[in-house]
Amino acid sequence: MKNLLSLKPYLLRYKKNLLAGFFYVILTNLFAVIGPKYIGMAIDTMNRRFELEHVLGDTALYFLFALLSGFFLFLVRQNIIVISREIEFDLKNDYFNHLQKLPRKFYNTTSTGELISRGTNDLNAVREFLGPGIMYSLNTFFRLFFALVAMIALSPKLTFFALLPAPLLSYSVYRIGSSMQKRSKSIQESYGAITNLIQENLSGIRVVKSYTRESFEIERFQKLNKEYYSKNLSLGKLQALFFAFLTSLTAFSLLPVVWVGGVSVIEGSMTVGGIAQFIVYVSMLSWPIISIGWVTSIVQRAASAQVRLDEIFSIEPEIEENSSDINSEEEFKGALSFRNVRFHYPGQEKRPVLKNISLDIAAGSKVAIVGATGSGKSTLVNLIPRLYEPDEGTILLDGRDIRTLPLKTLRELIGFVPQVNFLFSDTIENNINWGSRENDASEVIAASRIAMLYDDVEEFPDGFETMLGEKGINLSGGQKQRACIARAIAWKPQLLVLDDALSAVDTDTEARLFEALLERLPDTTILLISHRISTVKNCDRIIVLKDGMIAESGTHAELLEENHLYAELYNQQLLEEEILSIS
Ligand SMILES: Nc1ncnc2c1ncn2[C@@H]1O[C@H](COP(=O)(O)OP(=O)(O)OP(=O)(O)O)[C@@H](O)[C@H]1O
Repeated sequence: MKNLLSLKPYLLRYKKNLLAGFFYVILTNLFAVIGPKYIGMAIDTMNRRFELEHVLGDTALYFLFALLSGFFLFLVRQNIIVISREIEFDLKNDYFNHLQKLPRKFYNTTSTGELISRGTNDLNAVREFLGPGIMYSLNTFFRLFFALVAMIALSPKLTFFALLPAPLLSYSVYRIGSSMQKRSKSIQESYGAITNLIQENLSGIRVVKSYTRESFEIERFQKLNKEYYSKNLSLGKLQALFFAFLTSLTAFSLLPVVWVGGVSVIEGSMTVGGIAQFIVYVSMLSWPIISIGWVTSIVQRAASAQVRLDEIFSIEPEIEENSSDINSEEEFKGALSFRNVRFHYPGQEKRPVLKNISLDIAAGSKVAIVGATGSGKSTLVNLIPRLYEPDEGTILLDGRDIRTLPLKTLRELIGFVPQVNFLFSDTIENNINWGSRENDASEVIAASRIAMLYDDVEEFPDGFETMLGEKGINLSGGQKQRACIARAIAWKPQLLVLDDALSAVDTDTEARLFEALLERLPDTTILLISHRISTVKNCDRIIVLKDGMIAESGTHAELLEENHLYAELYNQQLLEEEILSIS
């Protein structure tokens, strides 16, 4: 229960509605309990002598109180259920905002499915507590209170007999409710597994088809679907039993009332109208008593869901937002320096990926980073927008330690095209314009021309309005890469980082595109990771990484003269080209 305390700030935000809801719960129950008094009075009047005006008067009063009770119940729902939706809205926003700020290393260890499940199922469990949970708790309390006062006033003895089955009723609902909860949870898990399978299959449909694994995948799906179906069936059976059981138990609780009450009427200690009024109270109590068990399971479920949500909320954004003395007019030119940078991935202290990296890149210069696979090239460029933090050393932008810059300012200066690119299910234009919506169509066209995407898009029937499928599935690999480069160019960065961003285009196009970048972005510092000498040879400087250290650095000509790693790579690619041209 104390886990739910973290919801206090949210509830306090809506304290006015909560107080109003509380007040209306009292009124709805008060009027609900006053009404049956007039049923008793009408029956007693009829029993004595039939006076139509009295009967009609009592019936009208009963109707009036029922109407008042219904009206305030409406107001209760208007306040409490609406608050639960408002808090759900706030929580969802906070959850998504928090996810956006979590460090990249967090996503290395947490699956997307897990985060989606917390943001949907768990959040829904919390909402059920905030709405129906709170509402039925208050309702149960006041309904019990007022009805019991009225029942004791009529007959304390009969009240005792009427309440005899109550603990059994509540406990049974709690037990069956918990069992239903377990089954529902298991259904949710199955549902998650099915969703995951569908999502993975559709994303990887090309691989499935090319390996002709359709039947294999259909079998896997059918197995999961069967499991889901059986679990649903078993829950359905339990539900059927549950409702039949409830109806019988509720009827059972009327037995002692009719028996003991009947005897009281015969003995003359109670009137027939009194018994009738009492029976109405007993039926009024059955739902609140049932709901004690139900509310308990809602609270339990919400408490464990809140723990799961708090686990995520308690993860601090790794990089503190820095609100330093940054001057909004300050101009950055894009000079970059690494000073003795060392880095290891979490949990791999003894295996640094970068060691003693010191490097100066002048503003506007074009620098290539080459090296064998796994030598640390991507890791090095990931440190620039602070996707990871170095263990030792400093990275400076225009002479300023990047840790002293607000993260937003730093990232706004960088156009980053990662190795694994990503496009949204939106138009090509919106994808290129994604971060900088104020760009007009002409700038999108200009960026796509530099990225050599323009001619391809012009051939599509809808041009830049072409809708992309999930992750840009309706584009070729090379088109996707060029669209991502166009997006980075449209961002108008001071520093453009291309991490093997052209691996899917042919050698000639890569070289031409890079030439276009050199020509059209003379003032932008460009950091280019590539395996192709034909592209990197035009850079102002080439850095060769080996086992996380800078092994060589210089121009194409200088490195060829050194006749070491770079020269080896060059000769190897030259040979490959010759073989290709002969064959
Ligand atoms: N998220 C990660 N967690 C742990 N280790 C990682 C992670 N990413 C990369 N590594 C490891 O860090 C080393 C350097 O990887 P990196 O991706 O920087 O190499 P790279 O030079 O860019 O390689 P490639 O040319 O294949 O892209 C590799 O040994 C890799 O296994």
